[in-house]
Amino acid sequence: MTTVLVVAGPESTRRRASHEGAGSGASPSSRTPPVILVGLRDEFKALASEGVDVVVRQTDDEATLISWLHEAASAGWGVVVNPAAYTHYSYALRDAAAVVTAAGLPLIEVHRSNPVRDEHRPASVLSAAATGVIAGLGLDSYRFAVRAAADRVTARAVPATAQA
Ligand SMILES: O=C1C[C@@](O)(C(=O)O)C[C@@H](O)[C@@H]1O
Repeated sequence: MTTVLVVAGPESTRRRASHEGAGSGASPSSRTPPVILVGLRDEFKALASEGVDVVVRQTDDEATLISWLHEAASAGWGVVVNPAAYTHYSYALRDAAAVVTAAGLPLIEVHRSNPVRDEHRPASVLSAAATGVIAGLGLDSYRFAVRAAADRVTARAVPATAQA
């Protein structure tokens, strides 16, 4: 089974604190599911039928985000990360992203909006450590990123001889 971990950083609402839910259809473990999980539930179910497990997590806590990226690197999971406001200043998160890509795993940075449009949030300190960046497409940013990460982890799992 290929696993893609979708992690989202601080949300601009006070709707929930730390949360984890399984994207492939399992019941969320607590309270309100992340918006990503609700909006892409059918998509994640389709991926599950292809052997791709999508795990969705959200937290406001930087240290937790870092530990999840380290977990993904150890477990061999692809990562889709929306670092939210941490995008613009967390070198700690950037270093954790680099741990994932240095392990040969895809890490796709996503944003629902296009942050470069905001003069107060001009740059991402994570992008250089990411495999790719998708921004400005709303929920589609996640949709395309999960597919890209899944394809890359799956390709990585297939031995070179089988691909020839
Ligand atoms: O918190 C956020 C949300 C965001 O990551 C997005 O998904 O559009 C874009 C960031 O610039 C901003 O700080």
